[in-house]
Amino acid sequence: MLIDGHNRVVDYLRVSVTERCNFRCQYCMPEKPFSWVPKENLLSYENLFKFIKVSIDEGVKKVRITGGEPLLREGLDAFIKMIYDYKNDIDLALTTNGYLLPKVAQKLKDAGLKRVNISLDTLKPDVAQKIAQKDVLNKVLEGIETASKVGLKVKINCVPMKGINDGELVDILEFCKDRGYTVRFIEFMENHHAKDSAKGLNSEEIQKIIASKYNFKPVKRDGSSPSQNFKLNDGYEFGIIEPHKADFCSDCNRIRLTAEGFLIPCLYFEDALSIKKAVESDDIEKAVEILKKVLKNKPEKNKWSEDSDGETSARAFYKTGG
Ligand SMILES: Nc1nc2c(ncn2[C@@H]2O[C@H](COP(=O)(O)OP(=O)(O)OP(=O)(O)O)[C@@H](O)[C@H]2O)c(=O)[nH]1
Ligand SMILES: C[S@@+](CC[C@H](N)C(=O)[O-])C[C@H]1O[C@@H](n2cnc3c(N)ncnc32)[C@H](O)[C@@H]1O
Ligand code: SF4
Ligand code: SF4
Repeated sequence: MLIDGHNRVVDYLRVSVTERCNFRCQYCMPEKPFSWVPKENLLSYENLFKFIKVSIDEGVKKVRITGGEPLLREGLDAFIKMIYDYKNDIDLALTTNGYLLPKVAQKLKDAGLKRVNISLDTLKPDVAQKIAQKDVLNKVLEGIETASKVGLKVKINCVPMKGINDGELVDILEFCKDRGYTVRFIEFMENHHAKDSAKGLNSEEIQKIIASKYNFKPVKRDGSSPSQNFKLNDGYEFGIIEPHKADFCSDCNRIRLTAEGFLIPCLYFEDALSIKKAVESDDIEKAVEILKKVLKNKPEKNKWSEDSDGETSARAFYKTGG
């Protein structure tokens, strides 16, 4: 079992397979052009897998593939199959913007993927264009439908932004409710890479909007997910991810591995240690040593919280994988 320096059990590994992305979401990517890390700096799937195996052996029960946009990296289905074949009862999930899902959803399902969380911030094509800085909505909707059709369990992620999509939260909830997808509204996390004008809604503001049409009650939080869920009278559950809440991090069970091999203890902070050399030289003992060191130094909590004056993080979500 993996335990961090604050006595929290860590059993959830998020693996980013690329920082590259085909979208430029206002809340995630810088506006100005920038260069990507060269492909040769990335860990091969084989080397990422070596670390995933070690983590599973040490107690990880949930592996999520993310990015950048993970579907941009070729051979993802074979990578998923490696993980599935190693331990098929792992909660094996993917987070994606959905744009490329129509082409690959079936292959991913066949490889052993169980669930997919897809970002959908709006149901309006012009707003989607404004957020992602590309005409994306039809492909994303098609991706969501295909994923569901091939039998993947679908959750929708939506980042409510002031003056952008805050008028659509009930519509997005109903879109998901009608189709049996869980929607989670994510509080915008202030970071240096987002567009300066990006302003998010907090959990209370989101709840107030949903309460204009529905009654709901909080559900006891399931420790394996960062989401606080709420139940409508008809039983449908939606979630809010509330990183600004003072106790959000108290049951944090996650660590993150980037495509370049950095092991990141917390989404907020810049600290990281590289496991690249260790896995490339097959030094598994060293990889475990680095993993334990990162866990020992995992911060207690982020600094977005209410009690930290809502500070801004320098860590890029597209590099970390969210
Ligand atoms: N601050 C913070 N935000 C997180 C954390 N985990 C997830 N989030 C936020 O929630 C977003 C959506 O997460 P997903 O990639 O869908 O993964 P998940 O919420 O763990 O998924 P489930 O396993 O389905 O609950 C992330 O991109 C982050 O914005 C976390 O540990 N800390
Ligand atoms: C970094 S993306 C990577 C996976 C994929 N490209 C996608 O968009 O789903 C993962 C998640 O991070 C969320 N995200 C990105 N920047 C964020 C921010 N500043 N605050 C809150 N959530 C953010 C996105 O909405 C998305 O759900
Ligand atoms: S949120 Fe996802 S889709 Fe949007 S820019 Fe970031 S990595 Fe790309
Ligand atoms: S902000 Fe850091 S400590 Fe808090 S839940 Fe996220 S990764 Fe864990």
